[in-house]
Amino acid sequence: MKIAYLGPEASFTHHAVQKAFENGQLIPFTTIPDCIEALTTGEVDRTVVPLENALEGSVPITVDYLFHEVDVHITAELVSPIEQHLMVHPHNGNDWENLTKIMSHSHALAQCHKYLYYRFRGISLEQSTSTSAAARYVSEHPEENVAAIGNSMAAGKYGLKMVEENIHDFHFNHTRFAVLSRDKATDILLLEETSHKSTLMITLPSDDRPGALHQVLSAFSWRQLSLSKIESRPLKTGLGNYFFIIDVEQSMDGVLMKGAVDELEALGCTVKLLGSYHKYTVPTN
Ligand SMILES: O=C(O)C(=O)C[C@]1(C(=O)O)C=C[C@@H](O)C=C1
Repeated sequence: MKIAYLGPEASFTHHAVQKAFENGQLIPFTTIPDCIEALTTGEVDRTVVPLENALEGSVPITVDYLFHEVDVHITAELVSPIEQHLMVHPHNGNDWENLTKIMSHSHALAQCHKYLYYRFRGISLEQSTSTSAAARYVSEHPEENVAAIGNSMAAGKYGLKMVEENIHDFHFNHTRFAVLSRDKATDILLLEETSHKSTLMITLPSDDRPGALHQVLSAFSWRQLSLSKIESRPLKTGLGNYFFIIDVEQSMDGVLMKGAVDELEALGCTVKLLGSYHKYTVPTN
């Protein structure tokens, strides 16, 4: 099976995908849209992209692509612990604190915001397409006194020296990754499974009546269907227009879930089922 992931090698996504698909042919792509497009064109069978981080929230480009741009399905969720480290070229190892810039993925920079603010205030921060892309850049530019933020796998892969470890601002740092497929499917993986979930993307009726969101939530609550997430994202049709992403701790097989979706549609909502899938824990090493 060919599996696209946000590369280059040694990104957090690479770590998760390696653990989940030991025998897959793993193919790195530069950006999240590139990964998703490789799936829709048939170049790969699965794509693994970051969906949400415990400190920074959703990865907007992933969520928006799934709603606005493509018709693909989540087949599994991978939850991985995230440890961010500051790394430099070994060439600059003794003089590393005179940094000119620090590079990383926007989500990684945000996860270390307080650290960067208090430790390196005024130093330029530069976004890269992934944490491993930042590490690779540092390895290719020994003449620049620049640091990357990323994982220990990237430090090993690109021969960098980790100078400060665990620099993320809050201890409980995890990221959810979505495994995507063109077809509706549920992937069974050789990892610890923690629960079954279904993700729905819901648009409210166009008449914008008061209490519409309350009615949506009621369809789940009186059936005692437990929600693990609700988030609004712009519909991109005007200020104040949103769609809602709702995660339910249930598979779609049950009669209650089918009843809830039927009720939402009867209320005039548009419901897109993004997937009904298992949630797996990715080990650190
Ligand atoms: O840059 C990486 O290494 C990624 O896999 C992307 C990503 C993200 O988009 O959230 C994944 C996990 C971490 O939260 C930081 C960055």
